[in-house]
Amino acid sequence: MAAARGAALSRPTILLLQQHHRSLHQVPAVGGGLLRVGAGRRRVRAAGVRVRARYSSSSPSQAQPQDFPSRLQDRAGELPKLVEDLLQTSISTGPRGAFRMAQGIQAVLGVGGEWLNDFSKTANTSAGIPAQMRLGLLSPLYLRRLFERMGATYIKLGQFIASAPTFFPAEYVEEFQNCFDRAPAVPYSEIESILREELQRPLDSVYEYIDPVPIASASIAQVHAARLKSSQKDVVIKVLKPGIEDTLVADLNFIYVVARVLEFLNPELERTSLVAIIKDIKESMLEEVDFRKEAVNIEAFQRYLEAMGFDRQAKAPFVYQHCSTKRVLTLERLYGVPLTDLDSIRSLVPDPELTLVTALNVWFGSLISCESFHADVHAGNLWLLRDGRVGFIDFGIVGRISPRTWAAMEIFLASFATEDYNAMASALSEMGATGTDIDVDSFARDLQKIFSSIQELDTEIIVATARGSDATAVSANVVVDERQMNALFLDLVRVSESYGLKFPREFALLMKQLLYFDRYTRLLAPSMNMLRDERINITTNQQTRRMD
Ligand SMILES: Nc1ncnc2c1ncn2[C@@H]1O[C@H](COP(=O)(O)OP(=O)(O)OP(=O)(O)O)[C@@H](O)[C@H]1O
Repeated sequence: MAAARGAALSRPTILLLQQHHRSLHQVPAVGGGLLRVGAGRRRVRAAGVRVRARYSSSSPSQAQPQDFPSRLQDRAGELPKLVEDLLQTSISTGPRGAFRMAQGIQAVLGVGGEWLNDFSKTANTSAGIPAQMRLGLLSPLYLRRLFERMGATYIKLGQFIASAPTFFPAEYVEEFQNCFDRAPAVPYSEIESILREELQRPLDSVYEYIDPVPIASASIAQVHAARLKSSQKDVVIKVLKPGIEDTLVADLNFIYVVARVLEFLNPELERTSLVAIIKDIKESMLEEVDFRKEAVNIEAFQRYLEAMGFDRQAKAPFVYQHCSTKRVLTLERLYGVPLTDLDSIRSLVPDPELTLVTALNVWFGSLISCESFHADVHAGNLWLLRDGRVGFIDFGIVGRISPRTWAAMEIFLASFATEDYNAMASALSEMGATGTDIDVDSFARDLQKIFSSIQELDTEIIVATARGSDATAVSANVVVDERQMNALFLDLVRVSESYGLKFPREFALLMKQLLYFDRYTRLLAPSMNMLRDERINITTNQQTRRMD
């Protein structure tokens, strides 16, 4: 749960987002410097090119100035549709809407109080009001706090913002990294009631025992260790936290209504596709609270492992369907260590490098030969198992890759492998669909800077935090990992954006996984070049083996 669940954005949204980014207006360079990004309108400076991005798809000459009442009059015909839409939404929200509204008001008052307090402390100082407070509750810090108080949906939205540097201003992306922190555990008594309700049987007829202390607790689900009664097999039970679906429905409907009204009042916003994007996020988040989807993803991956003969080298947990539902997922318990725990890995296998080669081959193979690929390969989700196999867990986020993106990725990987940054810059600009005249040399220099900073990443941090078998150490590792990855990715996006390049979202998702693998390579096989090593197969000749 700690990572972006926006992965399932549909093609229309990706297209809309791309379209919405196409409205970049380049202005002459005013020199290099740091990036500045503001909400709604971005101004980016980097190495000789300054780009202004406006969220508008029409050319300035097309816009006819109109006063507010006349604009509304023009849209009077759309009013019945808006009313109907809002009514339907409020019916589907039901009484939980009023309850959430009360909770929302409480949260706004709470964070508003914090802001006022901080404001009064700083207002009288000589330094004046810090920039991060000037937007009130819309400032990144207070908005993040508000999201946390509002609970699961907003924490998820926060995680989405934190993982989508292509769409949101950098200050928000950075602040919302905090949304990846662990959530408080739900008392076991509540988890037990959900299990009873879902399985419709006495729990002791299904499980020999369930450990009341959770292995992990995140914003949406909680995981408990257990043993099956019938087979005496060790399992883990992933349980959706209580009230999560209601909260999601009420919150997402609320966000939709606000967007719909805003769009009606301000037709300019229509061009930003706000409503379409929110609709899409809503659908993908609602999918996430259906564990049957995760079960489908796991089973697709298992079929892929078998079909490709990878099942002796890698595995995903078996799904126990007889005790799995929409809100409960009972999985075979895997025993292993995260791929970043070098000491433990050395004690399990003689050659950690081979483990990495396997993980890479299995994952690269799944990009083109499986229905979907695992799109959250952080260290907490990629293990070396006691039997020497590589274990993949948590299939809540998966991606699907189009042939077009794969073609682009191949060009990119080839230049990445040879560290030919000029070729990479040209390839990216060619596939970036910008058509603007960019300075390929300086773009190449910026790309080189980013990739050197990836190499300088301190892998010691990962080892230190991942050492130790307790869950806290592993979670700390996951958080550090996630933050660093997003920070790096943000850099890449910043440079690319400053040259007017836009990555398709699936490409961005792939890149992020590659950055994870790059870190694992530095740790487990420092002398290996993962894109050049002949043991690793990332070429298109696998495309013919696609199974779907
Ligand atoms: N099959 C399994 N065997 C052993 N442990 C598991 C298994 N599935 C999950 N876990 C444990 O539960 C934790 C949380 O599970 P999972 O990753 O599926 O949920 P999550 O809440 O999405 O976690 P995260 O956000 O850290 O990815 C894992 O990091 C792992 O420690």
